[in-house]
Amino acid sequence: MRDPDGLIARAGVRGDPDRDQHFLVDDRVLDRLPTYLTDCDPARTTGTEATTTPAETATETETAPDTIDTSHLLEIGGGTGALTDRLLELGTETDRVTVVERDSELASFLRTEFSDEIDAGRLTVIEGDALEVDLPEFTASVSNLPYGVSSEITFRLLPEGRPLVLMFQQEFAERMVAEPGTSEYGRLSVSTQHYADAELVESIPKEAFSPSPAVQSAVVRLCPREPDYEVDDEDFFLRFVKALFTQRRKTIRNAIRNTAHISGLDAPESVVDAADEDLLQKRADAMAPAEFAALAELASDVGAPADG
Ligand SMILES: C[S@@+](CC[C@H](N)C(=O)[O-])C[C@H]1O[C@@H](n2cnc3c(N)ncnc32)[C@H](O)[C@@H]1O
Repeated sequence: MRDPDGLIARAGVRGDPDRDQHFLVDDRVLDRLPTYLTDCDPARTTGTEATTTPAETATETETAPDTIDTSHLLEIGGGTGALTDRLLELGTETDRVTVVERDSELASFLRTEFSDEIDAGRLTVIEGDALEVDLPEFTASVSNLPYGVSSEITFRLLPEGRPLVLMFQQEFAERMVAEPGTSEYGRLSVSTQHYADAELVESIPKEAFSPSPAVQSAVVRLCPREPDYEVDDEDFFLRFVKALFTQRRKTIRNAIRNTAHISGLDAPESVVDAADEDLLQKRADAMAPAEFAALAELASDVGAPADG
């Protein structure tokens, strides 16, 4: 196993906080991160490209894998490679890792440091912005994300339906996993939990990083699954939730009326007329995801939402 301080020394860099560079230097944290993947239920994590036919579904329970598929791990923000090294160790000889790194100096170091693994076809280094490059078809991701774009990256990964273990700023992590009725609960909680069961598995002190970030960090495990409600138009559902949370102190009745410019509803008054009075008196932060979904379905039917 490569020593994280040794990697930083060989790379000859100091992490630049202005470029979201906080390298993990605590071996115990690095060792634990990949292990969090294993608690996702493999039978529920088939990914978006799964092509199960109805006939195959009948035998799904017999063929469901009993371990998480680590055959192609994705890491966003490779840095000096301390986590990359752990991910390579996790897999078998035939398993692969792809790492995306925007900083050209760091990408170049990764290509030199891991040249044996690259030659063996076990590691691919993609130099570029994780928000722009084409991502491979990965089976799971473990990443210590660049905090400045952690939200955008997460919502690029979540729709892929793969298990994710991701590091965030503590406060952001708490909002992702929050339950209705708490002050942390909001648009981020509903959008995250639309795609996955989200659990904050560990808080990480600043000292685990070099240089230390300004605030504490936290690891979130995201196990993909279908939500326990149905929405016909996912884009509208997410836009509607976003709109209603811009008025989280108002009743849902007023929030529907006041945010049509965000939700795209042509006829917000028709939605108010058709919705259940109990729901209309609630505030967004008391609404469970399934209640948002039911309201979004109703709004789709009677409120004439515009596309996009
Ligand atoms: C928090 S550091 C993690 C580094 C390493 N994985 C570790 O744990 O020590 C985030 C890394 O993401 C890189 N980065 C920042 N913005 C990025 C982006 N938009 N796309 C890809 N990588 C990015 C930074 O250069 C940095 O190496």
